[in-house]
Amino acid sequence: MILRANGLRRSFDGVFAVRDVDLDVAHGELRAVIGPNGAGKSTLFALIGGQLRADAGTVTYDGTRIDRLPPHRRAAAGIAVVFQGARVFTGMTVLENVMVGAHAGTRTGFGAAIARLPRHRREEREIRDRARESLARAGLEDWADRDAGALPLGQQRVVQVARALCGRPRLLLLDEPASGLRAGERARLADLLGELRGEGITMLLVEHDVAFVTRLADRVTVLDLGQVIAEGTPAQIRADDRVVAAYLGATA
Ligand SMILES: Nc1ncnc2c1ncn2[C@@H]1O[C@H](COP(=O)(O)OP(=O)(O)OP(=O)(O)O)[C@@H](O)[C@H]1O
Repeated sequence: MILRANGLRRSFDGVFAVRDVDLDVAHGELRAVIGPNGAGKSTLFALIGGQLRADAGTVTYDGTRIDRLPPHRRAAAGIAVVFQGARVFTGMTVLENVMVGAHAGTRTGFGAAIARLPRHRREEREIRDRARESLARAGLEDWADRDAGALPLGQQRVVQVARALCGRPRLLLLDEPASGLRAGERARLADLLGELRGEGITMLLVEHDVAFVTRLADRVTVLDLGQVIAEGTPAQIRADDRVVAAYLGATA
């Protein structure tokens, strides 16, 4: 297992957002976490990425406890994050946006690199090469020198994925990457995530849209009211009465 969450708990103002959640993700797996609004998906995501601390429970990555580490240490260990609704930096090129992601894995901060201090020049060149490589993986190499803010939303989302890849992660966390995208953009994003899985990157995909994930995921974990109510293959999940009830209940 590359990722193990055990007994994770987090409450806000005495109300559980995540309650005794166990989650095991195997190397190379694309795992989806779904659930109705308020199920605790984003909270679980942040407990794994390190943006939130758990009240109880552990998170183990590649055999090492990481639940006490701040986000940048988790990033340096190989965990990259694409946040919900994250925006590109406007006024920067696509390439520069992607370069930001490489600094998770280097000693030099982004500020020093863009200031072009002499001793950082070599590192900056390496980062530029890595950024070009991850742009190519994401199919955006022709867009490298454009203003990122001028791209359509679907492409901006792909830029975020390329930025996350630039740190050469082994585990990629994505929080609702398809939200707000049009059908064609969703399909392209799904293709990209499928390709990354083919390259062996483990992914944890938090998503509200069941159709988007069932086409992509190896396994699906379903949260409702902070707890895991089902886990299995997409086909098993679609046929699970508790899952159907949770979603219908949320609509009612
Ligand atoms: N920072 C916070 N402060 C207070 N309550 C919070 C906070 N973050 C989450 N919650 C609460 O915890 C519960 C779970 O929220 P969370 O955002 O994790 O759910 P979600 O499944 O991601 O929902 P959505 O699909 O709407 O994004 C909700 O009841 C929410 O109101």
